[in-house]
Amino acid sequence: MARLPYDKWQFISPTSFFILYENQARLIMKVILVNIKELVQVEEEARAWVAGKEMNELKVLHDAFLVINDDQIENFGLMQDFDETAVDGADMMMEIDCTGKIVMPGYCDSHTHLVFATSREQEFVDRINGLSYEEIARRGGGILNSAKRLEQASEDELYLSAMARLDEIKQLGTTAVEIKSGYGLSVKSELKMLRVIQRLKETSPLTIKSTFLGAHAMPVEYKNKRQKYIQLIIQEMLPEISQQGLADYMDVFCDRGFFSVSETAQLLEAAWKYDLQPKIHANELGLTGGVQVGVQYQALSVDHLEHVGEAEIEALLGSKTMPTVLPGAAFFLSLPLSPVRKMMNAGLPIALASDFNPGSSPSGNMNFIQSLACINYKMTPEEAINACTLNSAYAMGIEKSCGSICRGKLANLFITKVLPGYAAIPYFYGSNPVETVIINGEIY
Ligand SMILES: N=CN[C@@H](CCC(=O)O)C(=O)O
Ligand SMILES: [Zn+2]
Repeated sequence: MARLPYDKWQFISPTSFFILYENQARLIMKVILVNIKELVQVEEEARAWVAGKEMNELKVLHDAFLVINDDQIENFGLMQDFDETAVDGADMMMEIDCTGKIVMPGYCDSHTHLVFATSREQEFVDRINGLSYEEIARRGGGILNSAKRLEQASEDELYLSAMARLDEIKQLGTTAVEIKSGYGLSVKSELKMLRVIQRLKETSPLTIKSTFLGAHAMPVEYKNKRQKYIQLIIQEMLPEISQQGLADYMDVFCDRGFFSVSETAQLLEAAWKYDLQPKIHANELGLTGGVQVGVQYQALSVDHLEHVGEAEIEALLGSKTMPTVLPGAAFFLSLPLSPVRKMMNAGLPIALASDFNPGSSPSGNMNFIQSLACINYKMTPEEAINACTLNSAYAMGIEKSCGSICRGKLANLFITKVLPGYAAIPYFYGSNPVETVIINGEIY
């Protein structure tokens, strides 16, 4: 980290620092990134999302600078226009030379289940030996297996293992993440999971949103009394969660073998009474009506979408619901690929997320998600980046503060290693292009 060539440092004595501190004045510290090879996903005006053909457009500045003031992006531009006015008003500053490197907004991973007790590699082996994901679930494995293990884990254990996962995804460029409950499936364990997410929110630098997913699977003891479990969610879980302010959103796994459309409608109706907007799992296993019920209940996003036909596209057009595709789950479970090109050609936006969870996508690596998007779904790097930044920020309700390089947004971004260009991020699949991560203006 070199100092700028001109001297703007202001040295103050401990006494004056104390007086400043007493007067609640704050020293202004600016971080300046210079000689950026490509500054990617630049916006002059913040947009909510990009859709259709616009998904293939990405604003990139070549040979650029970026100024961070406290926790926000204050300014950016071309190096040829960089002068002392860029750091006006700074008491202290730090310069980072980004020669040959790319700067991107941090990934917003809008769909994860990253609080879990243990991995499930035995099911991975079972699938290699011929069992399907649905068959494993019917035999009491899958989500119910995770629920059994989570019940036995302490809150501290869950917190520490989830924090380690957050650290891992931070190093891979993710600066915002949505985390779901749903491995509790009882009042006690769902609350335990949500408290863990709350603690992660309070202690992790990442921007975190929390989603209540009590309707993730039907617990065995309710198999023949489904309404009893649904009423447990509506009458006991939701009021408690709302009273303790433990969730931002409500999710339901609306799919074949899990929750029906009418059960989903019943649950989403109840969620809105507590001001919890839906973000739901839909159409992973079939054309089940999940997309339509999600749109009907103004879901912020409908996620998975391996099965999408004309009726689903029609329902999404004109809605404010973000279609979110989870390439990691389709890869790991060998599911049909979501028809993303068809959806974009129809004018829809697409968001991408990792679905980090122990059963269907045991990775939170958004760089790899970009590779899968490009290789399997034939998305261009521009489309994949829009889907993992701006559109996924919308899918977790943080598009006003995250998801792009825009003045006034949070300084949540990453600097890559030396790379030929941003298309090299999905190209070098499996490797980590990230060198430095900046979250809320703090350098990691
Ligand atoms: N599909 C539903 N839920 C998760 C899987 C959870 C699990 O298998 O543990 C998903 O999004 O893929
Ligand atoms: Zn999921």
